[in-house]
Amino acid sequence: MNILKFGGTSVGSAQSISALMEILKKEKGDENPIVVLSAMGGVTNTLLEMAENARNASDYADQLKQVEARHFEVIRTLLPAGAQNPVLTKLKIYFNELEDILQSVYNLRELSSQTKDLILSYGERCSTVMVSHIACQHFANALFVNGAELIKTDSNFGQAKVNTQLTETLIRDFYESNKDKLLFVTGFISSNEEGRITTLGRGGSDYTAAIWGGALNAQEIQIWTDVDGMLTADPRIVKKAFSLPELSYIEAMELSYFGAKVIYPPTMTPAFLKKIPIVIKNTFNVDFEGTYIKHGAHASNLPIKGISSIDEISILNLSGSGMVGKAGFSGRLFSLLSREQINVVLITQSSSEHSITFAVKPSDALKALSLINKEFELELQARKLEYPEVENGLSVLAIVGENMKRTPGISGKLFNALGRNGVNIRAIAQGSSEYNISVILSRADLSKAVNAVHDAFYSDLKKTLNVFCLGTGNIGKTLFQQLQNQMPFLAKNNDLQVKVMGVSNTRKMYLNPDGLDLANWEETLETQGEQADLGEFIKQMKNMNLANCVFVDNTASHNPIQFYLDVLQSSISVVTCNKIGNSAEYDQYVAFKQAARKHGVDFYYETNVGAGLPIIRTLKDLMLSGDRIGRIEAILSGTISYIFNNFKGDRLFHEVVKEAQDLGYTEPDPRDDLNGKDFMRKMLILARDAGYALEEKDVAIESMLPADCLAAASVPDFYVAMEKNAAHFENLKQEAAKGNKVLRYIGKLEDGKVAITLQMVDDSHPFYMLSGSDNIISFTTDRYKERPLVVKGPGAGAEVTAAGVFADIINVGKR
Ligand SMILES: NC(=O)C1=CN([C@@H]2O[C@H](COP(=O)(O)OP(=O)(O)OC[C@H]3O[C@@H](n4cnc5c(N)ncnc54)[C@H](O)[C@@H]3O)[C@@H](O)[C@H]2O)C=CC1
Ligand SMILES: N[C@@H](CC=O)C(=O)O
Ligand code: NA
Repeated sequence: MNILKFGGTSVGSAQSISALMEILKKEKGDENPIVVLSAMGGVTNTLLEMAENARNASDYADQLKQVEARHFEVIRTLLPAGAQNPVLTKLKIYFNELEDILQSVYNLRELSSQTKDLILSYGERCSTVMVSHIACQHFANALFVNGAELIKTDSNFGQAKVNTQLTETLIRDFYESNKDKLLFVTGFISSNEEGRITTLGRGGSDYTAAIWGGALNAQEIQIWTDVDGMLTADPRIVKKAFSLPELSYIEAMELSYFGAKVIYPPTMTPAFLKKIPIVIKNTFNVDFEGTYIKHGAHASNLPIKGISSIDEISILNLSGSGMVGKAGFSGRLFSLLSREQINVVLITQSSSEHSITFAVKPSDALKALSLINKEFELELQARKLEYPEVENGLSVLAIVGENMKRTPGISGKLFNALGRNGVNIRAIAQGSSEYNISVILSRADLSKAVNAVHDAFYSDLKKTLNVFCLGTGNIGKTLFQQLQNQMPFLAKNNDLQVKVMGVSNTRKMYLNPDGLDLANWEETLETQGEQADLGEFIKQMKNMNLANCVFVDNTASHNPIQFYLDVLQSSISVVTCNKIGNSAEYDQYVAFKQAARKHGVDFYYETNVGAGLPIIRTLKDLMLSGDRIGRIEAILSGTISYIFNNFKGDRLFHEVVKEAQDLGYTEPDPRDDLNGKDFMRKMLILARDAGYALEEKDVAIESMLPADCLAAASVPDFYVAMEKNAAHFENLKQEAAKGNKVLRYIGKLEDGKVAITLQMVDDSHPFYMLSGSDNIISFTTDRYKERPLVVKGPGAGAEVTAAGVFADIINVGKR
């Protein structure tokens, strides 16, 4: 025989009660199950509020009317008119009684815990009477049972202690004579020796189910709720949290202790003692198999079973020389707190015995403080102890699992995930059971921390990269297209989910904690975006406080650069195709790298040189492996390469420049390409990566433009100037052709000196054979001395550049 307990949401509406009836039809085998019910969702809280309102001489009548109306509405919806009267009458009697009790509380301005229990009992009594009557439409043998009469307790109202022996006898006797009935039992309520109503405390209906299960040696106890069982983490915090198929009792205890509100641990004791499995099921998703909590639960290969948290706690720290070697000191402290009913959530003690840190609910913190000040007055005055202080605004995160004991490296993984995401750990406690490691951290970091830890431990599951993008131009747009196309592949083959959480251009910005749908990002940005404000964008990005964040700069602007340091220091990786940052002052370039290293995040800029070609990466690998760069020779302007490769026949120079611009090879301002500035930036970045502390002034640039082109005040003027100087460019071309040569704009780094020169090269030169927007770079190093290491290929264009940015983003995800 099974016990089926339905929680508040499962009896909360006509719809859910209909679902409940269907579940009963399915679950009802040869033996009748026993059905335990909670009050309709929210009713217990309302009853409590009404009771307190009555005591405070405030109005409660409206609330009472609402509670009554909710019950009546369900009855009118689910019962045919002819069957409504008997149950409406019964409920009306309950509500009249309740009104009388509330009126007395109101008159006396007094609310004892005994009266409070009596008031609360109407929640379960009303719901159970209601549901059992509705059940009569489906089952001939439905019977209402006032569970209070069978569960006998002491008189500790609000949290009564069960007299197990007596209770079990009463339940068994009752069941013996009612086996043939489908019993609907009120959860949560019980009664003392005098027959006065008591309640079983938090999670009381689950407890009722476990008591009945224990008394009758049930096969299993099913807890029907509104979620898919126990999850690996709170799904409101971790979108990817998933249901656990099995847990041991201890794991369930540990998980519920910190947060997971699905069941309340003490309720399980009767089931635990008799080895009765508990199954958590979902009334609203009957296909969900359930989470099984049982003895000998499959260890499974999950290193941890879940992550739980307490949103808000306070800590107190007691330290001082007076504690060293003083046996019984912590005993004195904790028996004091327990005597005063202050629940200590967790404790950490330093190995030197010099200090004890413990966590309590914020509402208990000041009381704990004053108790300590009183108890240890002498020690405090003698400065043998430091005066303790309360620290607020903290949370607890705990990882839980029996496998932890056997698996090395669990805590390393935990701390690494937190550290990498810039989460500062205030204190650490490992349960003596080794089933749980808890850390205390700032409340502001909790959500990020839980996500980071979830990603770290379930990395064979999907990892999410949260991406924030600046720039929706040539490169930005193409990147979004590529991301959208590739997402299914990444999810399937790399278990990686890339989510764009924010986007901005110069006009508009849009951030969304649920991510942006890339299928219509343009429309969303246009219609839902707010006015762009870079500082605000960064602020909102930081405030989202997400794990695994990447900030992507796809602009050609100076403005984002000033935020890089702040972003890196906030433990957010930076990916940029914008060369301005790395080619400004050397000190800034160094600062970016140092900040990334210090905060355990990445700073990637592969597309700063040669677009998607693996140039930065190659140079980095050479340097890391101890090679020394002797010389770099390179063609690094895709635009100029394209121009020289297509400036043929009777074509005019400025027309070819326009073509390069239309093909997306040039900088937003093509003057930056033609005047050598873009090339200079690339050479400077390469030189720096090769270990030279150079500045812009150290790069010698031979211009290929006549003076009035260089002086053009705008892009249109620039085109006019190039057209005017057509002869100049034609001459260059002719002269090269005369010697069977081609024009090449070549950069060279040698002995720490950088120069960019316009050259005419013949077919003996390795850079002779280039086409399209090709870049070529040759590294002559200690190891590549006879023949250099060469990278060659298209070095400009939206597709190849966006692909390079994409690869950098994915590389952040790989770490
Ligand atoms: N075209 C190419 O082949 C390559 C380009 N790059 C780099 O890619 C970057 C982007 O180039 P394009 O997409 O062609 O430029 P673009 O002019 O088409 O787009 C730039 C985008 O940045 C936005 N933007 C500018 N300032 C901003 C700010 N302060 N906040 C937010 N958004 C801002 C603009 O609104 C625009 O959406 C440049 O830095 C360029 O050097 C790098 C390698 C190759
Ligand atoms: N405008 C640049 C694009 C790549 O950085 C170029 O032409 O090389
Ligand atoms: Na590159």
